[in-house]
Amino acid sequence: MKQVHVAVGVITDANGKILIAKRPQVAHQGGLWEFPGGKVEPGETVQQALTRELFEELDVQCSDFVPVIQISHDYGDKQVLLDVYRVVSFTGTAIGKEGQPLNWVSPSELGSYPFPAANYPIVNALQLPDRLVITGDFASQPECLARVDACLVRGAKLLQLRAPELEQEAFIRLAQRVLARCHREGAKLVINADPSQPFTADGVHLNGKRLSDMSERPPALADLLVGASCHSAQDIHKANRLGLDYIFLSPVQPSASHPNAKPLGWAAFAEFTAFAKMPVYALGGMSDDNILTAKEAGGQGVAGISAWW
Ligand SMILES: Nc1nc2c([nH]c(=O)n2[C@H]2C[C@H](O)[C@@H](COP(=O)(O)OP(=O)(O)OP(=O)(O)O)O2)c(=O)[nH]1
Ligand SMILES: [Mg+2]
Repeated sequence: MKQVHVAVGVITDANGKILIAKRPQVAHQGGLWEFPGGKVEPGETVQQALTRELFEELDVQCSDFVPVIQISHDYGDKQVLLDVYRVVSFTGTAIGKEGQPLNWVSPSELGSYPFPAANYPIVNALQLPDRLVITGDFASQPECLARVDACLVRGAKLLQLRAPELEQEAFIRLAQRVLARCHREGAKLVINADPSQPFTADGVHLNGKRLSDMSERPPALADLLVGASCHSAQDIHKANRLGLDYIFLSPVQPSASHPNAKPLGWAAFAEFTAFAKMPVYALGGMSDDNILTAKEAGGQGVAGISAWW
């Protein structure tokens, strides 16, 4: 079956609310909400198609785009490649030119709207930040908490608590305190821990071993964020099968914490993100300076320790 290439636009207003539209009842995936857009016509670039579709459907003129995510999905009756871009600037007032209902919703409200199945990774990508901070070394619990506070003050919105040297009980106690601080600042916490043990956090991060040991996503983790560390195509296929919410792909560049690992480079990173069905963070030698490069290579953004801890 031929894949239909679809240009999809994420339009945000001054308050950070995102424009969604209801698909006509009779259309493919009809009656569900969507991000506006449509098929790329022969000879068009994705940006040209998006500019045309957003004018046809909404009466707005869009000029500047940043990639969000690419999702290929097989509906059985149709295969689509959704090429999703954030609209950086537009002029005009959005109206439903084809009679379609429109709604402006905050990223956290997106989960309560029924979207086509292919859209769930898009919703994840819109809810996740473009920087994920992993905790590094600390000599004591107070030092760890002080470093977490500093990361939060500098704007971290998603942290991963990683402390393999701590015993399970001490780790869980520390995680509770870090979680309280994150929530106070409107940030989320995932913990790098055994997902079969009880824990309180917004989600769990699987290291390579735990990713390979997991045969299906445990029902207890259905509503939590579940991510994993990937280093190969095989790992990404496994993460796709498990339906994970995000992955790390590493090492993209030489990194201080893993000096002997061979870096992938951005070209290989882009090839890998093309078949990942979830947001992908570039890890290994990353800093804020690499966020745009990571997005242009199909990633969600960057993750790391050294630049922020
Ligand atoms: N625009 C859009 N399409 C989506 C989303 N999610 C999703 O699975 N799709 C699918 C549904 C359709 O099979 C295809 C897009 O088709 P479309 O109906 O928007 O195409 P179009 O605007 O060119 O419309 P038409 O000329 O065919 O009427 O992609 C989404 O968020 N936005
Ligand atoms: Mg359309």
